[in-house]
Amino acid sequence: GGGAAARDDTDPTALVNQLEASTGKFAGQRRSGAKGICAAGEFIGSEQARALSTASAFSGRAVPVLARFSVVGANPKAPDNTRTQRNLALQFDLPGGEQWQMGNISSPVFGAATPAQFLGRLQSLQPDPATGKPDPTRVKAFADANPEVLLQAKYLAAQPVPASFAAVNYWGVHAFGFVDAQGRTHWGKWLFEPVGGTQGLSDEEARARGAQFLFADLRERVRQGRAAFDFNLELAEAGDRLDSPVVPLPADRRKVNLGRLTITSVAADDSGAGPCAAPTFVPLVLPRGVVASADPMLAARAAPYAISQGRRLAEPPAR
Ligand code: HEM
Repeated sequence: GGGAAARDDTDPTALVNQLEASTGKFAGQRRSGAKGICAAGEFIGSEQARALSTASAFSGRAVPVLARFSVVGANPKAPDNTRTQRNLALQFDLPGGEQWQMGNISSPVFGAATPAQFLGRLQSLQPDPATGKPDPTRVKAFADANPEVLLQAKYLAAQPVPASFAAVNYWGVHAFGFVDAQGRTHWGKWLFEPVGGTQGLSDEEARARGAQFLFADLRERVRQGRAAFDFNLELAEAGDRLDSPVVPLPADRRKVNLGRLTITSVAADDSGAGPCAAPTFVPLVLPRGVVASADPMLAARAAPYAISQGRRLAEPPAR
């Protein structure tokens, strides 16, 4: 079941230090998801959502949403044409100043089951100073002892390169509880599915598109009114795991549409400047009517994000 978010004693500063050591450090940039573009949109909640949760996001009236689309990693110039993770971070600005933040990824599972395992995985991936590359023996030894860390990489390797930020599924990965007007909690895992369907590139197309096409593509799709997502919830059943970011719900669970997110504008410049630059999107900023599960990975996200935010805001901007 759910309950208060679980604790894990992995030091959040050690996690951020290790992200820097293993994936790179770029002044003024997020320590993960550095290459991003800010967008805005609106969300309209569904009647089914109102039956599951009292959250005002589901009132049926349009709610303004801040959206940040990004490519995994610390490098603000990460290539768009490889089979890596894309991200969709959202902030719903609800009546009365309430906010709902989340950071969704283009994979149903994360790359580690617990913060301690994530730290170990990152350590195993730290480049060897002699070669500038991770030591394959060390990488293999950790993965052999912790096979969960390969699940996400296996998923992504089996998918095509996404043709667009607006043509790939984004999963919340953690379970959340939806609390209805009678006080009952309905547990599930959510995903955002593009209204026009997913679209991938062949290897040849990916080469031809080059390393920097996602920002321009998003602007074009928004101009054409083709950037919208259905916010869907897969409902858990008794006995389903609700505390793991590497165990999706069984494939046959009932899926409920919670509403539709439409992206209506995109930042005009590629620098990452704008309303998404300063904030960090923490999936524990929840509205009344939605509660966190006991997934230890969920609780562990808040502190490292704040540390990353503090470091990047204090650094001189890259010129
Ligand atoms: C303990 C585990 C984790 C650590 C240490 C970690 C670390 C970070 C850091 C440092 C950032 C940049 C924050 C900022 O500067 O604003 C970030 C961003 C992000 N992370 Fe994680 N993360 C963890 C787990 C996860 C998981 C499980 C997911 C999967 C849903 C995830 C998805 C994202 C997304 C989508 C962003 C981009 C947010 C944005 O656009 O601002 N992270 N992460």
